[in-house]
Amino acid sequence: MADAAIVFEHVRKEYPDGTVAVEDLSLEVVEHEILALVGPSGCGKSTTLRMTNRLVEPSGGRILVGDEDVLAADPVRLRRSMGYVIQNVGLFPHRTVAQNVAIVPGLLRWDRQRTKGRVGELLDLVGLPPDRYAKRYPHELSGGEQQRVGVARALATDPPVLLMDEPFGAVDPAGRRRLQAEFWRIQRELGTTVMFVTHDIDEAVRLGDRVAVFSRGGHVEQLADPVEVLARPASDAVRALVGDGAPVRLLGITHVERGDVQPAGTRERPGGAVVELGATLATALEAVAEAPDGLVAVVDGKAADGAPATVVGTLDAPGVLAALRRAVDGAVTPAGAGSAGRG
Ligand SMILES: Nc1ncnc2c1ncn2[C@@H]1O[C@H](COP(=O)(O)OP(=O)(O)OP(=O)(O)O)[C@@H](O)[C@H]1O
Repeated sequence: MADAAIVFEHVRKEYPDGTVAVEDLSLEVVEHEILALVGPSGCGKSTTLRMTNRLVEPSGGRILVGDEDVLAADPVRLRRSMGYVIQNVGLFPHRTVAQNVAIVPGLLRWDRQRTKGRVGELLDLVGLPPDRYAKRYPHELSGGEQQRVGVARALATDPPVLLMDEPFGAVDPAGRRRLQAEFWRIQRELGTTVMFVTHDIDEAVRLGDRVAVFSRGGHVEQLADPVEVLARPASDAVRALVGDGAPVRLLGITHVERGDVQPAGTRERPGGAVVELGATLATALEAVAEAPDGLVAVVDGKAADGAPATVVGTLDAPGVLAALRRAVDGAVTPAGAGSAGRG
């Protein structure tokens, strides 16, 4: 297994009024993963996140980020060394998009040229072309665009660790799905280690390489990959959170693999229904449902400039269900292995 980027050892947080938000938390966040913390309101997710950069002071235990003991670090330097994104991003209203993204580089006294280059790169990365967006003010952006600026700002200095607290919570469902998919791609590109707090199980299983399900007091009910959490909830609390929609959610996070495809029907199907290897089973099932003969061709990657894509076989509805069973039975596609990515 890869190295731990963040380690919590018997961490406790008792607020001055006696509220024990986190009782005794031990948890490891693996380098380069997205760990989604999910659980009902008040279970200690935000407290856990905020102890990591010492916006909240732990009352006991130890937190290591890399090799550094967080409690021994200078809090200001610590905060600057990690990205942090919250729900209402808190952009400075009288500064432009570019100036907002440049805040931490400014604090770290980067020179103008380096900052300008980095800001341009980041705005491109989050889908806000600098020539159109750099000079705008926050009020000239949609909610989703503001969140993108928040993400760009948090990534400005390419921090190894990014803390995100309901970052897409205020965005409408369609925009949210788009942001999730784009953020997932960005994270894969940069390899940033991410702790992501959400109360939305759908978001947790779509984005998380692993999901930590919390219950009150910062207790970890289950820590596993998303398929495991959906298919085999470890406790009643997890079952309650997952609810009735587990099979449908599994379709959305499991990807078509070569082994799922029937090689028999490798005939070309010009104009027929096609899905790509790596597409989600939900996408495949939709295509199967719409195909007149209930059969879709599975292709390997996108066709380049009009050239026909390589057909690797066919898939029908029983094939999709078999693929779902394959995933649930444990031969889980490693996160990110699907060529089509998330979303
Ligand atoms: N500053 C504070 N003083 C006292 N109690 C607090 C403080 N901040 C949080 N709490 C309490 O600590 C517990 C955990 O809160 P926390 O915000 O970490 O939960 P959460 O899981 O992030 O909840 P939500 O999903 O609603 O944001 C709650 O009971 C909350 O009321």
